[in-house]
Amino acid sequence: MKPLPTLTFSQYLAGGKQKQAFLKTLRETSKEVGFFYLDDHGLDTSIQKNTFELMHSFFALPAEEKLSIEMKHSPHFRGYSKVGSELTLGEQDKREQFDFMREEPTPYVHGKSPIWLKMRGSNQWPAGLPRMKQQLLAFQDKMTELSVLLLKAFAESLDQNPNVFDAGLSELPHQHTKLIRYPKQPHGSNQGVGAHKDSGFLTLLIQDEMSGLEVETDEGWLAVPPKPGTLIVNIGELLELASDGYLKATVHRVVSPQSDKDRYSCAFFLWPKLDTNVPLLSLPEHLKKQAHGPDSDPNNPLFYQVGENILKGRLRSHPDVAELHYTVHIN
Ligand SMILES: O=C(O)CCC(=O)C(=O)O
Ligand SMILES: [Fe+2]
Repeated sequence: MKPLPTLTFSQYLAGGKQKQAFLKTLRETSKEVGFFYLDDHGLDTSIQKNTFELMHSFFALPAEEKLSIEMKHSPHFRGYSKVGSELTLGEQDKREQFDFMREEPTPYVHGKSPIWLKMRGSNQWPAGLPRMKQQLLAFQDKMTELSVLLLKAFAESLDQNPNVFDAGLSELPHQHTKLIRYPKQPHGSNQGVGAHKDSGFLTLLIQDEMSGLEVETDEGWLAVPPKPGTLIVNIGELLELASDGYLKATVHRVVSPQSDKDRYSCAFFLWPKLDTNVPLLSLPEHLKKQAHGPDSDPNNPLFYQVGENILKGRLRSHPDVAELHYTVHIN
């Protein structure tokens, strides 16, 4: 099987012929695989290194400290999830996680508020790592800047105005970052995270030196081994929806390390603002012919209203938060 392609982001920024070449490869890759390595992306190696150091310190905290900020305490779906608390395809994922999003004051929610408004609010931070809040929020903003630029490149690759997604992105797009540890499972279950698609616009992933990520292709599962200095970019369901299925949200999974080392990764998901709708791009005729409509799964209906769409996914992934803080069921 051919390995995932590597795209060089500085080509896009250089303009001219280099930019045109970048856009062509981006369009082809996104239609075929929906996943690629991104090189020369401008994200400082020191910021990546510091994030991973912090992640190691966080997961090494005593269990009771991590559990004191468990996600079930947060109506905003922020905080710590222990191994086994998340299910994919009805099976427990073997990973522990720390989720954070935009840090916001908790809005006043009343009977007439949209049901997704409760997702907004503050993060939970561990008392034992006081530097975590500032450092991770700065990191999240950097990931946001890069993914907003990338989204402009996606727009241009489809002959759209680069600002076509601005209504959902300018000022404060919805941000979501996950720090993840996959404990080694030399003899145990190997579902690090089960097969799934990401649900936002775009995902940027940084992985450490341990393999495990796999992408579904027509020829079977393709391993995506770490490639130093690169990020992995993949398309989420909302970008597939916006492009009427031209851009592809691809199924992927993580196989637990069957060795003597844990695997760490960090995923950043870019979403449009909660109070917006997913824009429907008007593709030029030559691209429209190849857009086959977004995948439709009766078990996972997609909504054009962004807040509803996000809430649907969060309620499913975190039934304990749903039970404790929400009375709605979106389906
Ligand atoms: O950890 C990884 O490599 C991928 C994680 C992932 O796919 C996800 O959290 O959506
Ligand atoms: Fe994913």
